[in-house]
Amino acid sequence: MKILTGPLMPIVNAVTEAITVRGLHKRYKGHVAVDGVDLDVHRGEVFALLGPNGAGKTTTVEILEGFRKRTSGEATVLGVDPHDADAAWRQRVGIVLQSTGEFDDLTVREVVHHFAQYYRNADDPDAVIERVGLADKRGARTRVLSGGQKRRLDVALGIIGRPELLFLDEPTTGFDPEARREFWGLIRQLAAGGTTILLTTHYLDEAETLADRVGVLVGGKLVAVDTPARLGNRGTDGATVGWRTPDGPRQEQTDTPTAVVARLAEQFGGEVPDLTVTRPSLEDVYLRMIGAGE
Ligand SMILES: Nc1ncnc2c1ncn2[C@@H]1O[C@H](COP(=O)(O)OP(=O)(O)OP(=O)(O)O)[C@@H](O)[C@H]1O
Repeated sequence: MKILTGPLMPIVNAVTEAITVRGLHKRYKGHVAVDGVDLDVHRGEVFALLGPNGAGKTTTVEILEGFRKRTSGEATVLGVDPHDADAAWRQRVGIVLQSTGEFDDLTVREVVHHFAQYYRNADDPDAVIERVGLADKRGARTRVLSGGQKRRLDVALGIIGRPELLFLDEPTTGFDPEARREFWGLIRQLAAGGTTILLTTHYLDEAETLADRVGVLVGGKLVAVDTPARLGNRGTDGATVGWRTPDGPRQEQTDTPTAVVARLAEQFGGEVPDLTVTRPSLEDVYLRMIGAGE
């Protein structure tokens, strides 16, 4: 699709794109936090923004949420410039920030019911509490919740308005492995229901499991955008073929693993002992990218 810029961009691209960003810059008193980012997040996709501490993820996301002012560049979110966003736009967007809101003496149920009142099209609060796995804590005061349970409450508040677009900033930080898997199930359900999701995360397994596409931000620049399987030519470059010989294990690095396996099969006259073909993990390519960007 032709990408439009200028006055027509918000109108036309809003049909297929939940988010469009062109030449986004953010400077904090001489420090450049976001340095010319171009990005599209398609409607209905789960997009994960990766990057080391201080890369500019939160700044970018908070500009798109309408919470921070950009220095320059263009951005539209659901067809609207987030800087000019109004109450009607806020109804369509769900936000889960990094820091937890404090509601002290209110119960989980009270908080979720309270937030539901802000939305014209709110979901059933009790059903949402159930979906985020807090059913057995619905009567608990929020101050007694564990870190992971507070995070689930944040997610409940992010989705109570049935958002078209959900922002999740490091949603599973502090979750135990079981809670993380349950949360992934919840995100998949939301995505299957058509919600567009932009998440930031430091967990590469989370990005790999959830995201249709990932973007890697390094020093305020987006250095790569691709599917998790293809990022950094992961799917095509540099496979390692491993096998066992009577003298011990052997490995060969190759761009043509099929040819190596065929050669080995001929050499062994059939099955190759302990044959493995591995590609770089998402973590391998990510670490290479953030090293290369420094
Ligand atoms: N309000 C602010 N004033 C000045 N500098 C800021 C401000 N907010 C962020 N920064 C700086 O901008 C850069 C990007 O920060 P940002 O929080 O966007 O990074 P991040 O990728 O979200 O990091 P993390 O993974 O640690 O959350 C950092 O160098 C940070 O110190």
